[in-house]
Amino acid sequence: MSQSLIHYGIVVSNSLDKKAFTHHLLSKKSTGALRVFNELDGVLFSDLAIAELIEKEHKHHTIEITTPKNRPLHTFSSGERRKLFLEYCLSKNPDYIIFDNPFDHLDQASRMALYNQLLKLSHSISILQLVHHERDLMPFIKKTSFVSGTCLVVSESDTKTQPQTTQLKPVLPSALVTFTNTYNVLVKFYKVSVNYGEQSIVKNISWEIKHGEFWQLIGPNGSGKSTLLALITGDNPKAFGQDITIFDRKKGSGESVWDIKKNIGYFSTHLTELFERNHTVGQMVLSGFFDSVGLYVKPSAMQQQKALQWLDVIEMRHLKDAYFNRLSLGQQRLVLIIRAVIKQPPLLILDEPFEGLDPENTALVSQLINGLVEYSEIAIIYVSHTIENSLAPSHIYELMPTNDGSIGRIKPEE
Ligand SMILES: Nc1ncnc2c1ncn2[C@@H]1O[C@H](COP(=O)(O)OP(=O)(O)OP(=O)(O)O)[C@@H](O)[C@H]1O
Repeated sequence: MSQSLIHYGIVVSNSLDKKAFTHHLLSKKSTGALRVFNELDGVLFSDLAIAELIEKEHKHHTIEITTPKNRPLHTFSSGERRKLFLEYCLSKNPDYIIFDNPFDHLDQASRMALYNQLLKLSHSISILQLVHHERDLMPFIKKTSFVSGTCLVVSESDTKTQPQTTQLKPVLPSALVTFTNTYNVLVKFYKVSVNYGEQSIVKNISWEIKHGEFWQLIGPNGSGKSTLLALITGDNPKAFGQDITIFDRKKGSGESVWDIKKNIGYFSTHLTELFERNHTVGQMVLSGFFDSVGLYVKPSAMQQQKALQWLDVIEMRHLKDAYFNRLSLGQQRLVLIIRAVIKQPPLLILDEPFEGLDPENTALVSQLINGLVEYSEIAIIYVSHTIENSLAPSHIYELMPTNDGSIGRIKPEE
C-alpha cells in the first residue's frame, strides 16, 4: 500500500442510516473530511455484512468463507462468525476496513483479543471505526468526527442537540387471549445434552423456568446459549429424544413447532437484518399475533386496536403508517419488542436486545423491559454478554465451557 495509514473514528447515533452511510463511503462518494477514503479500497466489517454473506451462502448453496470443516457460516455462533468474518475481510487485502461496532456480540475475552488484534492491524491497514460512544474508540484513532441525525456528512464537533429522554407509559395493555398461568411447566430441561458429531456442545443441562421469572442467560461465545434457545423454540431437532418439557408437553409428544411458537414472543437482532419489504410500523407490530416477521394476513379490528395501544406504550402511535425500514435502529428495536409481546405470551425471549444501541435507546429499551417485568406476568429469558445495570434479572443461568461441552448452573447471588 502506497498511502500512509489513516485511522478515523466516527461517533454515530441510531438515527443514522448506516447502510447508506457505509455504502456512500465504500463507493468513494464521500465529501469533506472523509474524502481521503475516496482514493482507497475498503471493506465493511459489520453485522449487516455478515448477514449478507450468510444470505448469499444460503441462496446459492455455496461456502463463501473458509471455515473449520467447511461448515457454512450460519452454523457458527455470533462470536465465532465475527472472528471468521474478520479473517475473510483481511484476505481481501483492502486499503482500509470500516469496523462498525466491532465489539458487539463478543464476550469479555474475545473483546480483549480483538482489541489487541486491532492494535496490531493499525500498523498495516487504515481503520475507520464507527461507534455509539466516543469512549469505545481505539487509542490509535486521533481524528474523530460526529454524524448527527440522518445526515451523511461528518462534522468535527458533536452538534447533536441534547436528546430528550422519552418516558414510556408504565401501564401495559391487557391481553386479547390469556395464556399466562395456563401451564404448570413453562420450560423444563433435565440432563439435556447436544452434540454435533464428535463435538459435545452442552452437557447435562437441567433448568426450569417458571411463570413471571426474569432470567438472564450468560456464557462466553460458542458456549451454547443460542443452542438452548433453539431447543426451547423448537428450531433445533436435537431436542427430540431428550427430557424436555415445554408448555406442559413433553418433547416428541406430537406437538408442532407452531404449537410452541404461539406461546413465545421472540426478539433477536437477526430478525430483520435483511428485511426489505415496505411494511408499516403498524403492520410490523401486528405481525406478532401471527408469529411472522411482517404482516401477511388480515388482522381483526380488536388486534388493530391492541397494536395502537402498544404503540402508545412506546410513544410511537403517530408513526403507525411510517415504513418500518425508515425508522432508526432504536425505534425499530422498540417496535420489534412490542411485536414480540403483543400476544402477551407466557414466555418472552430477548436475544441481545441492547446490541448496537446508542445510550438513549439503551435507556428506552431497558425502560420497556422493566415495564414488562413489573406489569406483566410474562417470563423473560434475556441473553447478553454484558451486565446491563438498569435491569435486575431475578435469576442468572450460566453456561461454562469444559472440554466435554458446556455445563450449566444457576449463578449464585454475589
Ligand atoms: N450445525 C452445527 N454443526 C457444528 N457445530 C455447530 C452447529 N451449530 C452450532 N454449532 C456449534 O455449537 C457451539 C454453540 O453455538 P451457540 O450459537 O449456541 O453459542 P452461543 O453461546 O450462542 O455463542 P455466541 O455468544 O457467540 O452467540 C458453537 O461452537 C457452534 O460452532
